[in-house]
Amino acid sequence: MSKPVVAIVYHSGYGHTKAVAESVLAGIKEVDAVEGVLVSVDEVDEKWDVLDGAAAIIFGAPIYMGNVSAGFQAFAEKSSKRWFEMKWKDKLAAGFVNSGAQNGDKHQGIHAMFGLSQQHGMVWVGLGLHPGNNNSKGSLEDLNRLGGFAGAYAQSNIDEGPDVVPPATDRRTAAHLGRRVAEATLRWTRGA
Ligand SMILES: Cc1cc2nc3c(=O)[nH]c(=O)nc-3n(C[C@H](O)[C@H](O)[C@H](O)COP(=O)(O)O)c2cc1C
Repeated sequence: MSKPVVAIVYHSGYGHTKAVAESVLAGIKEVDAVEGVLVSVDEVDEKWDVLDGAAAIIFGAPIYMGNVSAGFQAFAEKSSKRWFEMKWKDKLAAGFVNSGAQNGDKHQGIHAMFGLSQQHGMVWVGLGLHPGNNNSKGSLEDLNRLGGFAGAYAQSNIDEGPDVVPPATDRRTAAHLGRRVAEATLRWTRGA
């Protein structure tokens, strides 16, 4: 039997969010019984079948002007063709966002992804971690240092390239989300 697919569909203008997407994929790959697939919104017109066939879809976007980037939103609007047939109903969904500021209104972006998932009748999976770096013994190295609950947050200094930022701690948090969704997909598809 073929493995259930967890697809990541993301937009990235300058490569930082792509780096986060690759970390999410690495987390998915830690779960052998699931296949992870990366889909850039730039190639989505050739990849709708991958998304339609996936058991779970993880959305990813940079924050531009306080919300998901226009590139991601264009994908969201194109997905309305799926909505007419409720093709994505009961797939698992999750999200990650990346921005220049520590906060940067990341939650606005995650909330947009959550809303998209609910329009499609999908089942949202949150991050499932306590916040890091929220007490006197905390550190910037803590997993979930940015304290997201509804999804994985990453922060990339605006004067550094994707070879440097987001930092390793945010990439580990992103990998956690990928692994969590992969494990949830196994439970969801096997009914355990
Ligand atoms: C047009 C534009 C708008 C942006 N708006 C925000 C913002 O509202 N909040 C923020 O924290 N960062 C903002 N940024 C910074 C990006 O979120 C940040 O540079 C991010 O790492 C870009 O990811 P990418 O390389 O995947 O496109 C903006 C960047 C651009 C280009």
